[in-house]
Amino acid sequence: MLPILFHSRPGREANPAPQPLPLPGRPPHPTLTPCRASQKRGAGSAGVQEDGTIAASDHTAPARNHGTAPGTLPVVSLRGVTKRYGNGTLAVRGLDLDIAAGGFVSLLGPSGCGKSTVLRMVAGLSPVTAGTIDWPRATHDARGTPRPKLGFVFQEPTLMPWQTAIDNVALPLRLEGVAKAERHRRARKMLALVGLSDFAESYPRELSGGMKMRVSIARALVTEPEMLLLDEPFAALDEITRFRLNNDLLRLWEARRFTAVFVTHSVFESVYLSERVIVMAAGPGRLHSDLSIEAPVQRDEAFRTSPDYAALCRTVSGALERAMAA
Ligand SMILES: Nc1ncnc2c1ncn2[C@@H]1O[C@H](COP(=O)(O)OP(=O)(O)OP(=O)(O)O)[C@@H](O)[C@H]1O
Repeated sequence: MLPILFHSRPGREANPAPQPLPLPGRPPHPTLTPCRASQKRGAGSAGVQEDGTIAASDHTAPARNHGTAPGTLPVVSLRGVTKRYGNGTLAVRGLDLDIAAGGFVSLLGPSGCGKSTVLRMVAGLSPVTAGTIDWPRATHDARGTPRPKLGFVFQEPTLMPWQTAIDNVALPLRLEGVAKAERHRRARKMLALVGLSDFAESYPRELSGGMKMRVSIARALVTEPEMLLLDEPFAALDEITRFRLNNDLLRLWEARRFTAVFVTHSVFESVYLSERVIVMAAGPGRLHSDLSIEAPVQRDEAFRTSPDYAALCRTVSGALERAMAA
């Protein structure tokens, strides 16, 4: 799938905001602090501890799920978003969510809770049944319609088998009418960023699963989108490749500072990657809890094996368990 330019699709009515369940008790570690998704990793960032470690924030209190610092506009704002499919399935009900610019947010939840549906609605690939999705910071076209620039990465790499890696990456630029020399220059740069400089002329059949996913990510980023939406992109990969790609994705995010919205089933992956984890409950899909993951700047193998990481995973896992019982 290609990076996409689209219009948000306002729905017809607004639903009341969900009331996330309070989490009982306070885990011994990490500490709980108010969540702001706009908090950035790094020394001196709001909410990050002086020692550079964690302060996991569980803001399950009503109306704390907007995730933006006061006075700053979210990149996207969902209000009362509801989705009922044509067959009658109520996939998502009354979702209120703000996502801050430049953040890394994961949507976590049990199978069928509507994670992909939310992502597809945000991408404009699936219309909302009710509620609104607004883009307060987006540039507008001549008709006044917001035109956020998005990239979408699916679980499957969906590459054109008859095209080389560089041509696959350059395809969105071709569709935008960018001249060949320029699109190849930009595609080559993206391939270098995902570590595939030596495979520019390879065909998808000549690449491993992880390499194909790298090409897919490079293709989604080649138009320099403001937001990258990723729907379980690493689910089909082995653990070692998945860990590598987690790191690659983080390095790309740090370098380019797009807003990342990442759908996953994995508590471990969500904690490793994110600044904020949105836990959804099913039947119908709704926001259950909204957790801030504050951790050191460097998410690496040392972090992955640290007690802080384990503590954060326990906190998020507890929230997920409660969401599944809700
Ligand atoms: N095109 C569709 N038509 C009808 N129902 C659908 C469609 N797509 C999804 N659903 C239903 O909507 C609900 C949410 O599905 P969705 O794929 O968004 O969940 P999910 O949390 O992403 O699941 P998973 O983690 O298993 O991918 C499910 O009950 C699913 O069966």
